[in-house]
Amino acid sequence: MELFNVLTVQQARATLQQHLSLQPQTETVPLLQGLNRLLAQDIVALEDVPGFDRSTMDGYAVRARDTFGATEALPAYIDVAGEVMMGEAAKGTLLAGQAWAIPTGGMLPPGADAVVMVEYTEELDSQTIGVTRPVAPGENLVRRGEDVAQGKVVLTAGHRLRPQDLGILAAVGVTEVPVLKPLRVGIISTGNELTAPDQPTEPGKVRDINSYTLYGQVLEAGGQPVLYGIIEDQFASLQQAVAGALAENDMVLISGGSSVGARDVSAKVIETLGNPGVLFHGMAIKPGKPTIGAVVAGKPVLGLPGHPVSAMVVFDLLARPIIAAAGLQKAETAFPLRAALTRNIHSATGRDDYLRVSLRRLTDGSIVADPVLGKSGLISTMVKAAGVAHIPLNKEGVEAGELVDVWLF
Ligand SMILES: Nc1nc2c(c(=O)[nH]1)N[C@H]1C(S)=C(S)[C@@H](COP(=O)(O)OP(=O)(O)OC[C@H]3O[C@@H](n4cnc5c(N)ncnc54)[C@H](O)[C@@H]3O)O[C@H]1N2
Ligand code: MOO
Repeated sequence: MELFNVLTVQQARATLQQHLSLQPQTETVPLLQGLNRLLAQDIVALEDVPGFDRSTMDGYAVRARDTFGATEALPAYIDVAGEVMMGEAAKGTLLAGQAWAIPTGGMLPPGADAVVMVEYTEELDSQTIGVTRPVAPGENLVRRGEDVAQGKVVLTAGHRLRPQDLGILAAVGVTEVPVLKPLRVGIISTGNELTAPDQPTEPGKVRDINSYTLYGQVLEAGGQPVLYGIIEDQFASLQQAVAGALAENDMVLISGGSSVGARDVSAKVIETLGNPGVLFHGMAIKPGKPTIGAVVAGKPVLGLPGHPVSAMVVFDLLARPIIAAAGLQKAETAFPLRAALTRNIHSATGRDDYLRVSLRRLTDGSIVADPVLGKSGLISTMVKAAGVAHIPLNKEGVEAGELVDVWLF
């Protein structure tokens, strides 16, 4: 039996997107819990950072013009009239012909416009230094607002918070951040042959792998995984499980039961749950061909192939972008690595291939990708691999030495 309605990855994504209506929910979390979360709104700086002109060197705050023409042979002699204490405002104004001792990070006294590094000064007596090299106005200091100017948008809605982003928010005094709630993703494994990892196996039975790989992938993508365990390959029990998961989550992943065998009930079950239902059954990819793409009441329901490698690959292609965007339609920000494939690989045209590869760096510094060969039922191949190389739709294969895009795990 032929699978119907086989789509390319681009078509599959677009088809799902057309019918999705995920409503992003927001919540406010303490800054330290904001890492890797998506900002729900723009953050505007309410103050300048730094809030004052600030020295970047240990030395003396001066007026630059008082140092013009200074040389080692003919230093500029300047009166030491004060000292800036770290973390305190300067107690006074720097006048022409004066220098104030200042530490790195100290606040410039009003009147100063540059800092001379201590290395370019000589102490003549406790009151006077000789400056042996001129400084230009603005040298060795950070201007008020140079890092962040008051009123500027420091981070935009949809941005994923990285450690440096927590830093800039701390700098502007933001201690709570509005973020998108992670999509809740229900995960169901189906198959009469499946047994839980803490159970002994019997002939004919295998332990459930996909619940674990998908749980990890959902978390990594920024979603909140919810496991529903192993459900037998039987219409009524699967229907009940999927309906329950759909009611409690924003997305449902069902692995197994997606191909066209007599027991493969996923598509039939999804069709009973609401509109528009199954949008495609089959993708022009390898592995992952027998994938079901469905939307029920605005929520994606994906029937992933049971083979563990295929389920992971399809998750990355279809589910990850939806979870990562969390409804915000964010552009793809990750870039693949380019590496030379080390052997000839055949691929049928009209199909995107995702080839498991491990990576090596050669002595000349270039990176090569070694295919990790093996059937898509073998989880060990994913463990050996560092990522998947993409062989695009229109290519008949790749020759040894050709560069390919590698998406790292
Ligand atoms: N006659 C055909 N047979 C198959 C075709 C085909 O085109 N014609 N496609 C093959 C491909 S490709 C794949 S992929 C699988 C997809 O099968 P299903 O999605 O229907 O999944 P199952 O039949 O339930 O399982 C396939 C395989 O994966 C194992 N499995 C399932 N779930 C888990 C799990 N949670 N943890 C570990 N392993 C799991 C299952 O035991 C089977 O071995 O169909 C091919 N057949
Ligand atoms: O697509 Mo199957 O997913 O090739 O193993």
